[in-house]
Amino acid sequence: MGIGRATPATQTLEAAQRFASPAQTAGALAQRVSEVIRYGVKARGRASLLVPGGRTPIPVFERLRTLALPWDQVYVSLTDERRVPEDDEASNARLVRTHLLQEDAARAHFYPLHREGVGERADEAACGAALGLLPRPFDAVILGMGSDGHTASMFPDDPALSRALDTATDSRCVATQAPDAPYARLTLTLNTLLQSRWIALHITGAAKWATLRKAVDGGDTHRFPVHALLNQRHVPVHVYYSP
Ligand SMILES: O=C(O)[C@H](O)[C@@H](O)[C@H](O)[C@H](O)COP(=O)(O)O
Repeated sequence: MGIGRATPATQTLEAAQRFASPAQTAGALAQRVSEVIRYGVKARGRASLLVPGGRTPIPVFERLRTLALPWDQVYVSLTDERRVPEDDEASNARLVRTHLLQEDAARAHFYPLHREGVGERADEAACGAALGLLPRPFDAVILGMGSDGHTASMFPDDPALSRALDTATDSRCVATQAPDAPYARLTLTLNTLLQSRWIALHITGAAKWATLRKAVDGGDTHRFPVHALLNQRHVPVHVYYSP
């Protein structure tokens, strides 16, 4: 770690939990999420879980669904979504239904974010309304990160990024665009993601670690949106990493 004043981001990076393999990371993260959820249900009668899309979380979903949880008291939604029909390969709702909401976990309450066939503003409103149905603060949030430093669907150089990162916004969701992608996205705003009790950032591979270090050392949130997630003191962020 470079010399200089410790920031929340540098402290979070220093506290990262490193595992020997992606499988061990997924197992440890699934176990911890189950504990957070179990505690939330015990304390408040129900618990909410927000999960990302992508490939990295799949082993976490497949492990988590095997753990004994009061799934009918668990409320699940997404940190972001692709604006495609649910039967589209790219849909995160499809990913969650396929890999997480199976077996006993199928009893959980699931709130997709995207409404097909509406414009951006209406879709943002539908996304916000869906999230309004979950217990908040959210009990557990899992986020991934791209090797470009995006998290959720907050992408560098996206014109909508300022809206998503605006600390004064009441919006829960913003329509965004990944570079060179055939579909648009919806992302939870930073403000909404931080209305949580516990956040995990789950990354695998040396390239993503290098990006995370660059994001923390450089401190440029518009170049590395993930920096905004780490450089705050509202919610603890737990980095789960393996090479
Ligand atoms: O909808 C998505 O794609 C995710 O929410 C996104 O933010 C993801 O976490 C990163 O792109 C990493 O994706 P991988 O896990 O596939 O590397």
